Amino acid sequence: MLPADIEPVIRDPKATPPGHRIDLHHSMCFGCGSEAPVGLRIEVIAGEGLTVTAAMKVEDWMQGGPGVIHGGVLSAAFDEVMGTSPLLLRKPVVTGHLEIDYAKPIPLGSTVHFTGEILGGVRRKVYTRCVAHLGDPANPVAAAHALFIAIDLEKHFSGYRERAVHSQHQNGA
Ligand SMILES: CCCCCCCC/C=C\CCCCCCCC(=O)SCCNC(=O)CCNC(=O)[C@H](O)C(C)(C)COP(=O)(O)OP(=O)(O)OC[C@H]1O[C@@H](n2cnc3c(N)ncnc32)[C@H](O)[C@@H]1OP(=O)(O)O
Repeated sequence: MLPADIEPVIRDPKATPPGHRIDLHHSMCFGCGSEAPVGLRIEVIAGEGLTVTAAMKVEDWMQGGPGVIHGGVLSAAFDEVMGTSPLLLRKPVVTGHLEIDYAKPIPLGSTVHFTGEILGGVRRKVYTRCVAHLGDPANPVAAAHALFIAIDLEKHFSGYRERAVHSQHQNGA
């Protein structure tokens, strides 16, 4: 999936420092919003270099097959974790392409730990990958690759904002 012309990218000096939560992009976001009526509420933590981490408790409402997480919920979690990582470059992005390898069933009640990494970029394209495990990094349960495209926030969402759902503490994007 990685193109031959992929180039290294550099963490922005003003990016969230390692160990700190990368700011919510939107309090009503399904993936990270603290005020979304239904959502994953994922907190993405900046790591060293071009890495991020996150954890998600698998709740009963996330069930797909009996006793296990729905694949689409896991996919949304990967999207959120990897999609937040380009903020280390201080680039807002949207997802262009996302692919998941589901290696093992993930039981309800478990906690999924994600480690994401920016692999490089070409023009507006940012390539990322992410691995998920349930507590033992040597025993991954899923992995993902995704391509994100940097956008001009104002332009990208113009024409949609009128329909946006707001909370009392709306904070932007
Ligand atoms: C969910 C809310 C997100 C809010 C984001 C706010 C910012 C906050 C910051 C950070 C948040 C972090 C958290 C987010 C996590 C979740 C992210 C999501 O789930 S986003 C929703 C799903 N994705 C879409 O709705 C995109 C829909 N698609 C589009 O709008 C356009 O297709 C877009 C912007 C992706 C590209 O369109 P063009 O017209 O601007 O640019 P062109 O020229 O087509 O593409 C640019 C380059 O990308 C390649 N490209 C585009 N799509 C590709 C694809 N699917 N596969 C491969 N390459 C692709 C093209 O070939 C081109 O490459 P070459 O530079 O010429 O080499």
